Amino acid sequence: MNEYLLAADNVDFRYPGRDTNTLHGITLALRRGERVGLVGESGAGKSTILRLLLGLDSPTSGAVRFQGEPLNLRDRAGLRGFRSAVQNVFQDPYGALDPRATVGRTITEPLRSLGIERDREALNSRVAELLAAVDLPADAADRYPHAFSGGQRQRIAIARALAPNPQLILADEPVSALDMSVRTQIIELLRGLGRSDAAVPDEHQTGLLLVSHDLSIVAALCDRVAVLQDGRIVEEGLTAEVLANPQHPYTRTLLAAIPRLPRIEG
Ligand SMILES: Nc1ncnc2c1ncn2[C@@H]1O[C@H](COP(=O)(O)OP(=O)(O)OP(=O)(O)O)[C@@H](O)[C@H]1O
Repeated sequence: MNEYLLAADNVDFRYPGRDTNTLHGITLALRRGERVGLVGESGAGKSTILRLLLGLDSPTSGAVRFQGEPLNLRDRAGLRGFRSAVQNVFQDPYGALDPRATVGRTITEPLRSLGIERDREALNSRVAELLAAVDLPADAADRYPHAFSGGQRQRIAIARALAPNPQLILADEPVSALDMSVRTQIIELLRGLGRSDAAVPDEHQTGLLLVSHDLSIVAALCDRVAVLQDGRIVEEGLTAEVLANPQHPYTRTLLAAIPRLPRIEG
């Protein structure tokens, strides 16, 4: 088994029509079950890295590897395996859900589109499990997204991401569109994901790549952090160590932007 589930290997990336690269020599590897934060200011290139890791764009040079093999978007069977192993949650819980689909249908979309499950009863029972996992009532299944608040919609998006039992969730600023009080609840939910059974070895837990401009959220959720400045990773390490002893001036600037350091729990 390969040690790394998903990795960017010396990736450069240039958007078509731009005369400079947006990403420079990005190397970022995620082990199974690991929780990694990617922090940096607006425009640093965080979302671009996520797009490459999701296979939505291809590196200009370097490679993105899934289970050690370069991600090949033309290999349909391989892509299906990738899509069920790596799911994503976006920033905007309003735009991310189809207003015409019930919550039940929304949550089961990955199972149906990936051909994992088609049986109606099995889908219904999976919906019930997933709603319970994200603390939503069972009767949410038959309602439509407009009936839910921003925080509840983000729970629905998380339930959908969890549906195929992914090994990794890529989350792009998953709480920044939410009210402060709701943010804490969603952070707690993300913190608990796949971590209910302490007897399970780490590598069987759901990993997380969390993109945020806010180091305090990364501190609350991630084992490791990579700091991105102008398309380059300038510092990387265990979150607790980076926070306690930042080496790069840019990391210190980001740290200074946090009014009060949150408590770091193991
Ligand atoms: N489709 C695109 N075409 C051209 N340039 C783009 C495109 N998308 C992003 N960029 C540019 O790439 C750079 C990095 O953008 P990116 O969205 O990855 O940053 P980010 O760190 O995620 O920022 P934010 O926190 O604001 O989302 C920016 O200069 C941006 O203008």
